[in-house]
Amino acid sequence: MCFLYKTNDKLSGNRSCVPFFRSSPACFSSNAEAVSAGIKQVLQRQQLNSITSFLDASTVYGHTPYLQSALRDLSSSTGQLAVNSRFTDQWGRPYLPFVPKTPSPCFQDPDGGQGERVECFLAGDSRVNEVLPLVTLHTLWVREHNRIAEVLHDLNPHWSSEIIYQETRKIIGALHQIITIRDYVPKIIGKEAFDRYIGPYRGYDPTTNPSASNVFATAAFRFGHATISSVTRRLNESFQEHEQFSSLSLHKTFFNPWRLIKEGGLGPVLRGLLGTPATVVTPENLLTKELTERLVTLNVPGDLDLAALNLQRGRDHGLPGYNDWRAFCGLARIRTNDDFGKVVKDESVVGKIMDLYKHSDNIDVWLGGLVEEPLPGSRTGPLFSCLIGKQMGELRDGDRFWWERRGVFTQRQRMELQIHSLSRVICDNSEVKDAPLDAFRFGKFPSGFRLCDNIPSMNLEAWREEPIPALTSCGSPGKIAHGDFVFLFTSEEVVALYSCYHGYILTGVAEIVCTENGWSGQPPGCIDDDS
Ligand code: HEM
Repeated sequence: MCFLYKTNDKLSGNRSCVPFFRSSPACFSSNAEAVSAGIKQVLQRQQLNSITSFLDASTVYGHTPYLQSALRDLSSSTGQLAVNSRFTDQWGRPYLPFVPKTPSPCFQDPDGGQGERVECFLAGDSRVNEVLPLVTLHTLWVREHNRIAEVLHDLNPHWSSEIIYQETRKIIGALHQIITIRDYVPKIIGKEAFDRYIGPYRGYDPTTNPSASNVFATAAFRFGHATISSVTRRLNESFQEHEQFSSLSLHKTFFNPWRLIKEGGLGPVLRGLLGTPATVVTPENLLTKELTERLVTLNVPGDLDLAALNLQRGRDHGLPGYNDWRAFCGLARIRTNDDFGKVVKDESVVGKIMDLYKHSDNIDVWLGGLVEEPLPGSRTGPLFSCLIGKQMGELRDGDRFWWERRGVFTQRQRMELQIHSLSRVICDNSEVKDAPLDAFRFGKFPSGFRLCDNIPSMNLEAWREEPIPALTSCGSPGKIAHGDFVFLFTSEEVVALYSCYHGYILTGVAEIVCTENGWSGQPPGCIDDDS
């Protein structure tokens, strides 16, 4: 489908309109009344969450069994994630693996010869290649997984590869939760909104719906598009412009994974992120032209306009307007220019929007929310603070595996996890030697930075497991091809529970028990699903 909009911009490729793919509707969308009345037909077009909404690091591990397997190094005995088999950085640190289907659509180095292709990277989230800083962060987390997995293996030599993978994944998931809720969200919505909508953790609430709401994904959290700088800075060890790899206009970093491999690795980009203050946003100047005139996605040829996509997506999803969402959050409806002027501190923008939409009820929620004056100490106005705050609270309270929930980690492990930070992850997995204590708070180099040696780190000793006495007599259960085991403990016995990797079926008995005479049976086998 193509949508038309009035524009002063020249559309690339002599196009008269911008292509737009509608979001898939959910089957049997209907409202609650219709369901209780037994009416099954589609009464309202609704969308599904197509990937998990939980803050569970599925961006690292994938959200399907197939992708999860593809991202693992299944031959590793230490629970490692797969890494690139062709390239490492100059210190031998790994990069993400390439996508299996090649040649892939990512852009290539114009000066590179044939045979030097750098394909799109494969990660737990399909958007990984969109911009260079995103590829950089994905790479960091795969390295962090592999680093932690090695330490856990050393601490617990009796653990199978599967146990190490799952335990490490649990730690990485917890770090994503901590970094998001403790370090990022309060700076986005401000302390007051954080206390009001999120507050201290009170335990798992099974009545909370933890899916991502339509308005959050389609409007409120897209506030982030106004935080993107037109330039991706690349800095040297003194946090000055890099002599060899200069800063890049944003559009030059879209789907260009080769730049990471051939242009200095993670360091210059990470230093650019740490050493540059966030973009100033004003109602007059919301999104950089790099996003409204030069945006590239792989499924549509030509340049796109992210602001237009966001507005059209809101209409595609049938989102109620700005005023309805203000009412939802208990905020006054906007009726006049004066009302609007109380929340948007730019008269000319107020006038333009009111002229364009003719009636305040027509204002698109993404635009209305974005132009509101930010609350003190935040990056969002009252409406987006409310919508983001409520959503983040629900993601936390409706998560059975939230890191703070009793029984998920031991108390000592929880204490250790809290010591860790994004800055520590950067220090442990890249050549960056200095970082601010809080990676989300801008500090000028060198005064606002610390040497990595002085940035606290969690102690993984908290994950050391005392040797299991029963296992001394039984020894380790046998390894199997295409599968692995985990231990189950009851008060009386130790059980090795086997399972097969995705695409394989188990033959034989899944559980063997450690008895006085050794393991109760032979481990099972795993045969190819297709055979
Ligand atoms: C250079 C950086 C970025 C680029 C190029 C980018 C690009 C895009 C594109 C092309 C879409 C799909 C638009 C559509 O067809 O509806 C999208 C969706 C979205 N973006 Fe961004 N984005 C960037 C950064 C961010 C940031 C920093 C945030 C939030 C902090 C964010 C939040 C979102 C959200 C919530 C969606 C909707 C996801 C969904 O429901 O599927 N984006 N972005």
